Amino acid sequence: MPVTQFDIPEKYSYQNGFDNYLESEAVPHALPIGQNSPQKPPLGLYAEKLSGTAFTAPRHENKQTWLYRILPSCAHPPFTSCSPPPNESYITDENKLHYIPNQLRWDPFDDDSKEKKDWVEGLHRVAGAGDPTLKQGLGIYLYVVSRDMDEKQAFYSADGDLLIVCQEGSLDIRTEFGWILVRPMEICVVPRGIKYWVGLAQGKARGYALELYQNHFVLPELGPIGSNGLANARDFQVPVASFEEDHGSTASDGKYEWRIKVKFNNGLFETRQRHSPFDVVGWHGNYYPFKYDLGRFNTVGSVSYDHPDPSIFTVLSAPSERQGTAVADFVIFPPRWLVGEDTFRPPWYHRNTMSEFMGLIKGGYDAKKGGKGGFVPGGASLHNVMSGHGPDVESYEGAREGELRPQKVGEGSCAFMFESCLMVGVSDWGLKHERGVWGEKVQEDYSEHSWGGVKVHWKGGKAE
Ligand SMILES: O=C(O)Cc1cc(O)ccc1O
Ligand SMILES: [Fe+2]
Repeated sequence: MPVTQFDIPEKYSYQNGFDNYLESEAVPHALPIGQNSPQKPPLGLYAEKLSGTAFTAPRHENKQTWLYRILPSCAHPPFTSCSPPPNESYITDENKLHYIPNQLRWDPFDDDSKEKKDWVEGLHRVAGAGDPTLKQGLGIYLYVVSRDMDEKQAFYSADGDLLIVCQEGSLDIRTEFGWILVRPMEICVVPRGIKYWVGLAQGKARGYALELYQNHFVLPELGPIGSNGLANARDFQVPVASFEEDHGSTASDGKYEWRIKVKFNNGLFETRQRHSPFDVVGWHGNYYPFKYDLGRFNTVGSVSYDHPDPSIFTVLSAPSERQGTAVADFVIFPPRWLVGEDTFRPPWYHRNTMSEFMGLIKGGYDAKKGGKGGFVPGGASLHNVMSGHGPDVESYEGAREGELRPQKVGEGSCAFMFESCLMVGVSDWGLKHERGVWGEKVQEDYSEHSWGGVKVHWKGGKAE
């Protein structure tokens, strides 16, 4: 079911469509007509170009936006490194990733510390691959956020596009392009370089995020499915321009009041400036943040026999240079009818060349037990390149013996997967949380518990 669109404050207004060339004016005539950079842009604004691809990228991939703002982004003193950074996610040398073939599963990530964490502090890298300096790879994050970012603060990542999967609590996100509300069962993508502020729309918030160091998310090809299906383009929502006038504040200590934090090669830097970065009065282009309600996903599946590949559940895909091979696919497992005849209906046992990081937004997952020590909302699992996995013994035996009537699975549930062609390493924090305050979350007995007791059904070559 789609997340209801009623009763939301007017500041959250959206334009619809995926990858459209859009424009938005918070004040009429903020955008120049017929050109991008007139001698004097309208209304005394500065014209600033923000590119998301090389200038010369092919037309169908080219991404850029023209921003018309009160002051240009460059007006700030040099950045300085934040030391110590607010958490270990931002340390590059000390925070090496561990590449291990074990199946891993984590209990729900909770932060019981008394200290409240804002977005920048609450974002923890659990896994990753590649290198932002080479624009190759990805980072996988868990966040638990318990307070708004301070006023007059903004954050951006130079490392990549951030896909946010909201699991609990809603995020009130102010971007240079306008406001976005992201609620549980909704996702949001904030592309590389775009400045934003994150507040809490209610209580604390928890979720997952994937940072894409290369390329951008696209909708998957539909092939024989036809021209509609899966995530439909018109259901993606893009904010409308919204700005504030704040271009001259100085803090009492004589320093400029606005703090801009940047994640740059996984390090954290800060500068202070006198003007609000949220001063964009109008913009036009195809490089912008957007959101999507996972409840609008149009799920397809087998209506005859056998369990199809999970690629039919792909919401967004970030292709690599190799056709059909994604640096990151974002895949969901929504409620759906299973009707397969003579079919083992849950996922089959498998070993994949792709790595699979999974999380659970709500409910349960048909191949894994819930409850304590199981796969539960807010928890996660990682099945790395060629690491065998599949239904746990209980789910297997149940599905093997179950009556094959039409059955709705996943009612009230939504699991998801970040699938990547890259081998994924796990951070120290992800493995041990040594420096963290969240305690040990790795389930030591995951594999034994799930598959230690798989039964022999072989009857010495005799049919059952
Ligand atoms: O491992 C998993 O649970 C994810 C998954 C689901 C599925 O339906 C088929 C393959 C697959 O990797
Ligand atoms: Fe899998």
